[in-house]
Amino acid sequence: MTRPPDEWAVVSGSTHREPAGSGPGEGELGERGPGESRLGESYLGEGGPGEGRPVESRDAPRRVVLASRNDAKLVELRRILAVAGLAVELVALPDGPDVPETGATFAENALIKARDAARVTGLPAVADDSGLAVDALGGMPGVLSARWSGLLPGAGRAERDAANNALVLAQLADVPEERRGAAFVCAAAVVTPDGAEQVVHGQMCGRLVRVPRGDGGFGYDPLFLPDGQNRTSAELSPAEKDAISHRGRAFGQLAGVLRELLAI
Ligand SMILES: O=P(O)(O)OP(=O)(O)OP(=O)(O)OC[C@H]1O[C@@H](n2cnc3c(O)ncnc32)[C@H](O)[C@@H]1O
Ligand SMILES: [Mg+2]
Repeated sequence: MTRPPDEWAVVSGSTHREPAGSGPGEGELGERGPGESRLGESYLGEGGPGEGRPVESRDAPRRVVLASRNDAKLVELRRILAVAGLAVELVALPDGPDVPETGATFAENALIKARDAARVTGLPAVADDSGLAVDALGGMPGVLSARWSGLLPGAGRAERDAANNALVLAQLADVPEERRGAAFVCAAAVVTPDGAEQVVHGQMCGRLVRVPRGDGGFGYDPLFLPDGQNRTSAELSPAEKDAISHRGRAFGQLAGVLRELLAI
């Protein structure tokens, strides 16, 4: 069974505050400055993004930005937060340069994405970094999951997914059933404009099939047979996947974190 990465013991569940923009990786976060905040304008009071004060009605849903370019994640998180009954309006990341995912761990990458989005928008931000850890590949592709085949982000998402899947299947061609274990892993971060940060984790264990099946989900879903299932995660309904998935579990915890950090 794939073990959770070492980072979990250190970061999971930690909450710490630090001045916005002072975190690791700040130098790599693109060219936008605090003055370019857009989405947060109705959220902010007199100060800049670092001094955000809600000016909306207490009853209006609080706006939270999802720091992701993956539309499937936006749909998933909206669904999960709705099930959790959280009164937030989840908005997409505005157009702009992609922040490089240079972290060594899922948690670092999630924080890099969420910090950048909070700084740019002046809104509380959530982000996740997730991937597939394959036992027979020593836990890889891991944080390199999105670009495992070497196709660059310029390539279409479907093209990259297909190339990644083909490469993993080829790498595991001679690996017998009992050593085809894998896990989807997710670190999800919330960062507020005043610098509060928290990271939570989720994982889904299973094994890899030899022939892709199903057209739901995205990424490696057609290859992944979750433990206790006879359908791949691409053959599960969205609600079925949410109930057991790495992101469903992490984002389910994030609902509680948002409630606490945003006092909603
Ligand atoms: O960074 P953002 O913009 O959020 O979107 P992304 O798709 O690049 O997302 P990640 O950086 O978290 O990379 C995750 C990769 O791991 C794989 N992956 C993660 N979660 C998955 C899931 O639920 N099902 C299938 N593959 C998944 C898939 O290949 C993703 O491209
Ligand atoms: Mg990414």
